Amino acid sequence: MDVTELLDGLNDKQREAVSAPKKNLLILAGAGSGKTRVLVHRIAWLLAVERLSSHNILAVTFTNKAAKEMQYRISALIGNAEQGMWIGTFHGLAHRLLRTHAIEAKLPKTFQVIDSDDQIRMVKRILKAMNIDEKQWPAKQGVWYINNKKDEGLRPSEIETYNNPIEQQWKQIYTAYQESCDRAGLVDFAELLIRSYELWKNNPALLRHYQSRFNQILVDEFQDTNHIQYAWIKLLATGKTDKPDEPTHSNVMIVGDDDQSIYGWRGAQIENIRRFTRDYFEAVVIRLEQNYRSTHPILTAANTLIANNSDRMGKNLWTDNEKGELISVYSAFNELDEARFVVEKIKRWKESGKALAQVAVLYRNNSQSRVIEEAMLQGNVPYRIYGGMRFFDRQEIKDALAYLRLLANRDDDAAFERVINTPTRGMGERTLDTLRQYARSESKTLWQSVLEILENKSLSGRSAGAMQRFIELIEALDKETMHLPLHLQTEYVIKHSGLFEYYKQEQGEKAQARIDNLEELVNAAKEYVVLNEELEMTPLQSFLSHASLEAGEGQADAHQDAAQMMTLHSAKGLEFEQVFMVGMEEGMFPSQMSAGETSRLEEERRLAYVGITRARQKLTLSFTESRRLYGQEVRHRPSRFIGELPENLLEEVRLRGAITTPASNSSSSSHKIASQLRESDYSLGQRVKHHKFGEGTIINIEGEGEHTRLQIAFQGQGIKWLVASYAKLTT
Ligand SMILES: Nc1ncnc2c1ncn2[C@@H]1O[C@H](COP(=O)(O)OP(=O)(O)OP(=O)(O)O)[C@@H](O)[C@H]1O
Ligand SMILES: [Mg+2]
Repeated sequence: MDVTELLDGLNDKQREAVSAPKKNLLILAGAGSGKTRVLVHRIAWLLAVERLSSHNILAVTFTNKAAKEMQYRISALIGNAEQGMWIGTFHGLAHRLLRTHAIEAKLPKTFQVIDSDDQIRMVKRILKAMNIDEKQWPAKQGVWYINNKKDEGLRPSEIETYNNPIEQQWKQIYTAYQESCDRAGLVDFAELLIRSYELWKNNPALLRHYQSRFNQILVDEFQDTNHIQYAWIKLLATGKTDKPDEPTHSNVMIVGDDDQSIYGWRGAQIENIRRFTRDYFEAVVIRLEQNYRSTHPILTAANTLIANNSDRMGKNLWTDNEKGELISVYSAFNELDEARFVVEKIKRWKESGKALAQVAVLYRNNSQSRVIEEAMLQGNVPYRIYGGMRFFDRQEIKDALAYLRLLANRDDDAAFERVINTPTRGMGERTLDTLRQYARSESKTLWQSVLEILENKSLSGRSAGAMQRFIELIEALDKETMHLPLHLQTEYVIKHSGLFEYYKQEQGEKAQARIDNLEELVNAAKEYVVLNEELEMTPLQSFLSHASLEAGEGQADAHQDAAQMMTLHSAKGLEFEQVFMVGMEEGMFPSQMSAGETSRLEEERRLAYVGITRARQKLTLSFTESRRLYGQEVRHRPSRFIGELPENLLEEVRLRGAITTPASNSSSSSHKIASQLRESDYSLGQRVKHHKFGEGTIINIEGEGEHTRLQIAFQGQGIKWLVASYAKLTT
């Protein structure tokens, strides 16, 4: 193969890194400077020039998708040489190791990997067996505790409880959980890593085998490794846990960017980058400074923003891509307006002949996707949610909808199955089986069967009691909410079914995301406008069919060109021609939870840095003046992160006619962008007519010009807030 190709398309520093002699290397560089590219070329170099076999290489990527991408890129460079190479995520590689050496790892050959839902069920069973009150010791918190300890590389026997009774109790639960997993041959995600680490540690011969095999270890996105991942690499590379004072057989190349560390909340340690130069023999640091991804305005914005963080390792980043459009800022009056704006822009992009796949909409929380998804559907823009599920497919949403479905139709067996034990109400599998059998043999629905079984008194007292309570719960939910408007009904059901509490017990960001989603469902119900009135459905029935249709369709199929939607976290490492960052508001981003805590705020800022640096050509930021949160309108200020960007790089944009006002001309700050005022065409008490809602009277006016929203009392249709510029009102 032609080696020059390998080095073509690399700058001096990149070339230095790719062709460095075999030693420990740290490539420390900002976003878009070609770190991942260097890693790929380095592997190709090792194979082609150093004549290593692909068996000698272990490469760690952050996602499975990134691993595939890397394989593809290496093949493109030097043909199919990647066969036999170990390339994947930490979890994927650890899994492979355990499969290969199950016996040595003291696992049955047939061990099963379990996810967090399975973990919760396991812990619940254990709590019950140990007679521990789940109210006081929520299963989800237990799972969180266990995973945390495993991520720190700690087994129960290594946990120091300092006689703290709470810690002692959790430790006991961890012990029992682990025993139970071991008995059943179950391995959770965190276990994969700690177990394979122990496998090496306890089997020196095996470790030596892998050490002589993996001559070169390469890790991308090193800033987001946690304790056990760091230890895992270290043990493999050096065979030691302390600092080696001599060269080791294996060499490690890590690439990373301390400014892009965004998983601190999950135990990742930025310090791992600093530790690397201390812990590895004669580690050499190479810095890359030229950015090849973004235009000058985008890069300058990113650099300026991140300069607000303290204690950075310090990097320069420049581009010779001097030209470039300004960063657009759109001040929406609410989240619907924002979604419509984004979709409108994406349509124009498509109309100009560009690929939708090159557009990404990034948001802080998964729950923000719903409004944008609906606008995409309405605008006929195919979209794909990357690394996550569509709103109506999410577990907690399906749970809540299942309750609503039971209210609408008691005979909905699928809904019944979904919620009969969610949240858990002591209904045993045996009882449920009896119920299912009865239903089958009598050709009845589950609901009917319960009623009959209760009537026959053919169940044991405890199971019968649990069934009875479930029936009563559903009847009560129905009775209490029958006359409520849809969104209040939804809210009531979420709260009083126990779902809200159930998900609230879970710890950390995932729990928060579920709670946010449930609250977002209330918003969805509130905004829902009943269509197809002629079908004579109740609003609930109509809403439910809307939800299920939307869950089934909408998202583009695998090969269709589609706009990308994802959280800022999932966008790491990726790049797009055009990027929209939505919901740039205080309390959304930076999130409420990070307020007042410097380290968390700085992590949020790094997340903003990651978001901004995904864009190649065009970046658009948007914020809403008011957003419906938890069913209520909440007024929001623009994110401080917008305020931290250089004003001369921002331009305010409007949707209609795309009039642009460079912010630099009017010397307006982001706050002024939010309150650009114009006069209103409407007055209080004015009579207006809407094509759908008919005649009404304006009872409230907010905002000005483009942003004017009107509260109108429609005859027989209730009171609604409408966007003046979209409402197509006639007078
Ligand atoms: N020397 C170069 N010449 C031309 N393009 C380059 C060069 N180096 C990198 N690129 C391009 O720049 C973009 C960013 O590269 P890459 O994704 O490797 O950066 P990165 O440092 O890994 O970014 P991130 O920190 O976001 O993961 C890619 O499109 C890549 O192909
Ligand atoms: Mg990268």
